[in-house]
Amino acid sequence: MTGAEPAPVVEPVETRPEPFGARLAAAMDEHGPLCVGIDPHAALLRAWGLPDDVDGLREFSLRVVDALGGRVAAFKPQSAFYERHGSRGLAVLEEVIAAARAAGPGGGSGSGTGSTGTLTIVDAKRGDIGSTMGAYAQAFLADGSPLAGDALTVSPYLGFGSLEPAVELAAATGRGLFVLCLTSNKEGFEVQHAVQRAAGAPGSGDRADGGHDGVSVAALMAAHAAVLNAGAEPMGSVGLVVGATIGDAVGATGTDLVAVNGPLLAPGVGAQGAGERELATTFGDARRNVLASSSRAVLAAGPDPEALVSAARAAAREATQALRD
Ligand SMILES: O=c1ccn([C@@H]2O[C@H](COP(=O)(O)O)[C@@H](O)[C@H]2O)c(=O)[nH]1
Repeated sequence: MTGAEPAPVVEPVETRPEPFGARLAAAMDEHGPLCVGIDPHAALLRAWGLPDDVDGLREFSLRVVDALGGRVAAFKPQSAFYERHGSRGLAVLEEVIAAARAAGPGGGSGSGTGSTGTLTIVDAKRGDIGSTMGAYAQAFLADGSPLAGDALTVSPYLGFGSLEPAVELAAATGRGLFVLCLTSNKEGFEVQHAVQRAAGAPGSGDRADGGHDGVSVAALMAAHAAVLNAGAEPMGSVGLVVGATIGDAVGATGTDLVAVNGPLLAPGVGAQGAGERELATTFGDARRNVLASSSRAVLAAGPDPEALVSAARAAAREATQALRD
């Protein structure tokens, strides 16, 4: 016995990660409501003088992160363009996510939560039965997973409830989700505008949920997100994908975007034809929560880094005028 006082027991301080919704809101305030998509199309690689192989993919992607890291609210790497190059392509996606996390003033935390680098929304549109969805969640939303960015796009078309493992893990790790709601492609309406029939109604089938008679699929997806985001400030972390090209579909489907209280990722800006006017008119009173997304229209300005910065600045200015002024 030395007579020394026993060392005090230090209780671990639970550090809850700052939620994605709050981190995105701050990034949009700082840089403007623009997300730059990283979509290394074969044609873009060629236009940049790069080979359409893994080396070209890596060079292209890291040049975009180098030029625009710390200058835009978020990056949205499109997983398909990495998957197309097999396992080595996915390794490049991992590198891009890590580089974005470290980009910009202060660098990142390395955990993906509380990151001060540029946010990444991994556009992989995953969706499956709940038990498999759990594995996707581990891959794209777990701390320490190399494919985990700050948020993931997910497809609710196996039923919103099938997304539960992703919803839970995203909340636990301070990450976000963007649930497909009204997509920018013209074919989306046949699913998203479809109207639910109550159980027992003709054509409803035995397994229909009786509570949604007359509600469009898009409105129902938005209503589910609204429940998850209720009370969050400045906004929740379960966002929706609502294309900037959809015209009057928000009203036509009765989708309440204001009630969602979450970020609205709006692809379709630039190459798909939407611009300032569409951004200003499509989202109604929810427009302050819109993150406009543009890939090819910005990337086509490269490979000169200054030209990329100018193109991103111009797109961010337009998005700010349409959505914030
Ligand atoms: O409804 C949707 C959902 C996702 N996307 C994706 O966004 C980009 C758009 O690229 P652009 O070059 O700006 O057209 C691409 O990765 C899509 O898969 C979308 O367009 N619409």
